[in-house]
Amino acid sequence: MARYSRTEGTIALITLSNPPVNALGAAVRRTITDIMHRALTDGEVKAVVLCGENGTFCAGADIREFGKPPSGPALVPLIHDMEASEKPVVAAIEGVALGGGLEIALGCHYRIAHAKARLGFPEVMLGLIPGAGGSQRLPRLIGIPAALELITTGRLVSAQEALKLGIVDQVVDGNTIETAVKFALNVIGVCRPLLSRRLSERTPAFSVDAAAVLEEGMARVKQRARGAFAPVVCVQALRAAATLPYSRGMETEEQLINMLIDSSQARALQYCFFAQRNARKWSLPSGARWNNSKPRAVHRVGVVGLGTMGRGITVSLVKAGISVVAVEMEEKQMDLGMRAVLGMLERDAQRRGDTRPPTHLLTFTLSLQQLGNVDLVIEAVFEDMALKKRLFTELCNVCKPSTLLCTNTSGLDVDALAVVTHRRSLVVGMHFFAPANVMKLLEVVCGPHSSAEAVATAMTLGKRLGKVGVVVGNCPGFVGNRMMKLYLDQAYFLLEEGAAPEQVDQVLEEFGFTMGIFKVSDLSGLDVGWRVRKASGLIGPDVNPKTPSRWRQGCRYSPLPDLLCEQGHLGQKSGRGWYLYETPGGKEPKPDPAMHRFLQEYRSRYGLTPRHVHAHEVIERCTYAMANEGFRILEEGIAARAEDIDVIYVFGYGWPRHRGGPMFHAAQVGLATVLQRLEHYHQLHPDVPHLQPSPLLQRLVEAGSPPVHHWREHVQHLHSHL
Ligand SMILES: CCC/C=C/C(=O)SCCNC(=O)CCNC(=O)[C@H](O)C(C)(C)COP(=O)([O-])OP(=O)([O-])OC[C@H]1O[C@@H](n2cnc3c(N)ncnc32)[C@H](O)[C@@H]1OP(=O)([O-])[O-]
Repeated sequence: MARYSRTEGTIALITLSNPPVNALGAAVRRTITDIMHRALTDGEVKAVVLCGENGTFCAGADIREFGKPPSGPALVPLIHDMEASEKPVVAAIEGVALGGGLEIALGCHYRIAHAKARLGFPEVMLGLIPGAGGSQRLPRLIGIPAALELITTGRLVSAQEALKLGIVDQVVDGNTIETAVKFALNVIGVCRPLLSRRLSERTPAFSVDAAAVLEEGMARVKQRARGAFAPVVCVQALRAAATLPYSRGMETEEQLINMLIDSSQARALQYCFFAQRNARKWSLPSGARWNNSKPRAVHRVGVVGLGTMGRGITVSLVKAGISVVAVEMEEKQMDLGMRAVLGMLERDAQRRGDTRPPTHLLTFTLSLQQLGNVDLVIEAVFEDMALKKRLFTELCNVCKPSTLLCTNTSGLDVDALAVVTHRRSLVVGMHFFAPANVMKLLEVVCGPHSSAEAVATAMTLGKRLGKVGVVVGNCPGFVGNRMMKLYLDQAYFLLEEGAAPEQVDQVLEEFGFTMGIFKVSDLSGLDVGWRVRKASGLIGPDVNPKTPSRWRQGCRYSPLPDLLCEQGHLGQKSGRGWYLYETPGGKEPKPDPAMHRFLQEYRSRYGLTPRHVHAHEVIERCTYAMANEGFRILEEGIAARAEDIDVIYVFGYGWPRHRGGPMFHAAQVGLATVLQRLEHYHQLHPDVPHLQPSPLLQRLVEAGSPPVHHWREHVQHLHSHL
């Protein structure tokens, strides 16, 4: 928990010891409080050095304790006693000093950091503010503007930046603890007065325009927060630091953290923290798991197809230091792709202040033959099964037998590709999200033949690229796009019933989505879904001409997006989609009066009487339809955990993190309510079978709505993919 030792005769060395990250659980707080008291009252001790075991100072409060009844001593009195002490206390920071860990360090009189250390207040990402004096001490140390930026974004800073900002006093390359001990001996020797080192006693040296900075900060934060409270409350805490004496500021900080600590948003954000980490812990029906399967080494990757996805994937790989052989079939396309990739790498290097992008890792070629020596191929050609099958057959002949063959399909059958190869076990899906060099999500799609080694390799590669990988089973659309389809269907139906695209989008954005569904659709291009619908026989020559336009495959269907595509309204790229843009390629969506007329005509053509659609109906129909499908996905074993579905939505689909994800949201609303509302909507729309509550949801409600982590126990596995 924490160890006490003496060094150099007069220095007490207190070492936090709670692997893996020295989180400040109740037992740790109790131990440090006791041993700090011992050090501060021992007459032979002249100074204290505080450090962490195994190269990590401290990652802050133990997040697993949030939401449980409080136990153990609080941090605030410990930090206060340490700071008030007449003996110098020096923090030796290695690894990370985060949250409560940084608050402890700010209570020390001096801070020495290792060059590789990172410091910050990530509390806002957990729905909190720095609640152990951090919101009051940091601005007294580095001023309001810098503290505002760090606390409201949760951004971590390097030791070098921390030195520039004045958060640490010294940065060392060598042994941080030895340096801190020498430093402590020195400060005892010269008897430097500690008063000026006590941040709580500092008169805030705030600039006269602190009020303006705070006001501007509040406006910025509100705009970005998308309904999240914590960033706004962070600004309120900083305002207290700027305007109140320290003790009153601490009272405000306490009131504010108490308001947040049990909030539903904090619960959702903390759930996301663990869900993201648990997603790494995949397992397969064979018993293979993340911790018993060895990934292959990947040094050289082939990327086939240099369209939007292929370009982003190539950039991601090169930035991770991996050699890429990028193949395109046509010279013109290759030229365009090459220029786009080089441009992206150039801009990225400039942003990082690096003059030389790692272009030496890139080879562009028109020949698949050059893939003979790669360890893994990522196919990123058009979503055309016949084309992909031809390519996979050819890749089998060209690549060495051990090369993994991955497809970046967004929903096609991975197994159908595996069977055309002689290496089914080495085929997996790697579904990146556009733009692939920016978006964090990676669905690793595991077919029935995919080996544990292939899954482990794809997941490890994803991690190297900085992605959040989630292993999912093989079905049309996998997890993300399968649920997205139902979300889109509901949005189209809402238009048919009387809503306008901008109204639906506004409600979704107020809920917290990064972008409304119709803006997303315009951004990605309406033709993407059009192609998928054609390929799946929903439209085109295979449809019986007697089938009504608003009826397909036994259920209600909305031809609205097809009609737009037929008119060439493909979204941003054509200057018109659900919205109007100034020019083709324009980015600023404007409500389109022609769209309103089009919808009116459409409704009267099909005898639909428009009605006012309430905001709550938009949210309920869109999010409950998604969650309902999520329950089916769980039941079929396409996702191993509800958490995995939520991670997919938060990292790949702009779902507001402070609402946890569609499955967590359903749990927060109450499963019984979700069930009852789905029954209600299904009664109103019996032609939409997906609104019929799924059997798993019904069983969970019958079982008393257990917490998310227990849902799996209620899944009746007939044939799990995972
Ligand atoms: C009122 C009081 C005021 C104080 C408030 C606070 O301090 S709020 C807190 C403010 N602090 C933060 O928000 C910091 C949150 N932590 C991080 O940002 C990162 O974990 C990291 C940068 C410390 C290490 O990154 P990395 O990629 O090297 O490793 P990794 O991320 O995979 O983690 C390894 C394992 O440690 C686990 N675990 C980690 N931290 C905590 C924790 N605090 N608690 C519990 N557990 C924690 C993590 O779940 C994982 O467990 P698993 O899956 O192996 O069973």
